[in-house]
Amino acid sequence: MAKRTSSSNRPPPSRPPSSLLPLIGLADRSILTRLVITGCVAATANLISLMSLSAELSGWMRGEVLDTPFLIFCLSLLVSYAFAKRFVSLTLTTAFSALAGVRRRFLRHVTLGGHADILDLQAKRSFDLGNHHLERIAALLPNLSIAANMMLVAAVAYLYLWTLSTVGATLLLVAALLVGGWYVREAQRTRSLLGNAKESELRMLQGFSELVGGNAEVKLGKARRDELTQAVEADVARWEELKRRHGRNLGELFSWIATIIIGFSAVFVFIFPRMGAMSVSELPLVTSVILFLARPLSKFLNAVPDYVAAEDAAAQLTALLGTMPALEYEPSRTARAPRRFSSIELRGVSFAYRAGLRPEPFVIGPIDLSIPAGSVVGIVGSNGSGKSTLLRVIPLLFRPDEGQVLLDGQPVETDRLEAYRDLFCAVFQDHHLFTRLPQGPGFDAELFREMLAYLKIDHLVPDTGNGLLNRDLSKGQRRRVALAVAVAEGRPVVILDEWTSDQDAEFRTRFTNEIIGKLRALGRTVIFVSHDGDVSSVCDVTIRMTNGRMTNDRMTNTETIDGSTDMPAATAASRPDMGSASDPAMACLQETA
Ligand SMILES: Nc1ncnc2c1ncn2[C@@H]1O[C@H](COP(=O)(O)OP(=O)(O)OP(=O)(O)O)[C@@H](O)[C@H]1O
Repeated sequence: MAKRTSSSNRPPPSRPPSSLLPLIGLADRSILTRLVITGCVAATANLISLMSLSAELSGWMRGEVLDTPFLIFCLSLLVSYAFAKRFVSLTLTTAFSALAGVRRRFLRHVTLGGHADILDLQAKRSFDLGNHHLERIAALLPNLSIAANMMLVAAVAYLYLWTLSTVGATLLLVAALLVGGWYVREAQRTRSLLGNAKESELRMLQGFSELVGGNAEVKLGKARRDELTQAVEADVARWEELKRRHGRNLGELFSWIATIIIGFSAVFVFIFPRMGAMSVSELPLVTSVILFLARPLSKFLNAVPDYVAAEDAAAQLTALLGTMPALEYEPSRTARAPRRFSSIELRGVSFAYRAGLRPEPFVIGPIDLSIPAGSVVGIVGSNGSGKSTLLRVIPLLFRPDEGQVLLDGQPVETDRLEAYRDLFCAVFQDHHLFTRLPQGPGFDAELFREMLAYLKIDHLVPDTGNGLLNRDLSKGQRRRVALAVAVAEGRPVVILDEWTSDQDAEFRTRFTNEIIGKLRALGRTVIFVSHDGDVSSVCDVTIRMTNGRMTNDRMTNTETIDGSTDMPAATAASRPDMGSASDPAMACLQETA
């Protein structure tokens, strides 16, 4: 049986120089190609307009009047305008295509990642965080795409400057690297303030959710209220301070930009001619190129803090993607759940959680169990004995570390996993009631309404005509609706985990006296966990779990639920008087709608 794998076990990857650029690699290839071509055309047009400008200037300096450069200048300016516009919009399209790629990855991991890993990961929080980082990058993109265009213009102007004054261009490069390095470091330092503010913000949000989630307890207990309130207040103050320092640093950085650019021009005009690094005749040309460079350079420098912020968000996003659960299988378009089966069998199955905060991980098994189609299997045992865990192992939501699960005698390997799981529907303890009813043909709307009436909840769940479900219900009522949905989905095996735990006395009694019989009559195999007294009278197989082990195979009507019989793990057998799905009558019963 496949071992649980999780990318969280892998060693952390070494941090690449940029996290943003590899993300861009997720963008649609054709958009990327168009972006590169558009960028090249815009850059060439920019270069031509700059060269024609310089040619005209040189002409004037020589006392000549040249007509052609102006025409070329106008044309190239027009082309560069059109392509720069396109370049900016394509940069945005590329970036959003990449972000959509990340979202699709998240979707694949949440639907195809291992269930146990998703629970470990507290996936909802991870996906919320992922979306938060995506939104941060998306908000910075317009500024960054304009800066990318400006970088293109600056690169072209710089190349041209190189042809005019190699020494000047080299010195400019050295100065730009030094000042740029300092500037990026400062921007990163400013940025780290934001990172720390984010940490405070997340803690603060956690505090708020504790205050809301435990509102009743907090209102009743002053000590706990004070403790939580003080913690949130401390984080609010820290967040405020860090944001203030970030704003101040950002102001300082921006004021440096203007100074740096003017400083560059001054070096060319005041210093280079004196050093003999440039002739006076070259000065007007070089100065004109520097002035041409000034705007894109200032735009670019302005965007550096945004770039650093986007890099940070991309790094966190990449780290998050690295912790996503490994995909269990590739979904099949053709695989269909078997419409009938004879038996499900667990052979020597064991499963271990990760230890987490426990000194030792909790293990269930080894378990040998046979579940004939159409049978009713009851699982009993004390709190924490592994009943709910077993309920998730049987449908292979938790994949065993050892042993095998067999369907009709055949081991369920990864290629049949999707179809096998489709045999089951479940109302777990922490079940989720979806906002909409299933819309596919497999859902029997008539049976759904019939079940609602049978469970005396139909008056609260009106047929809205658009599949929307009223979920403003009590816990017990929600469980009844969840059971009606599960039954109407028509899957052959129904799993119920302490379904009666929130039910009133009437429904607790009806569960064992009637509801299980009704499910059996509908041809369903029922596997349920219960704490409700002796359930063996309605079960073909009753399993007792004790500290992760199956301790006896069948309870008699005289045994009590909390009896301490501690027999070795055994193979549970179906009741001999009970028909098995291997006989034709039973198999017919198993056929699902
Ligand atoms: N996500 C998890 N990670 C690690 N250990 C877990 C996890 N969930 C449950 N456990 C551990 O597994 C053991 C069995 O839990 P399980 O929910 O299967 O018990 P149970 O028999 O259904 O209990 P109850 O009757 O209280 O519902 C518990 O001791 C618990 O500490």
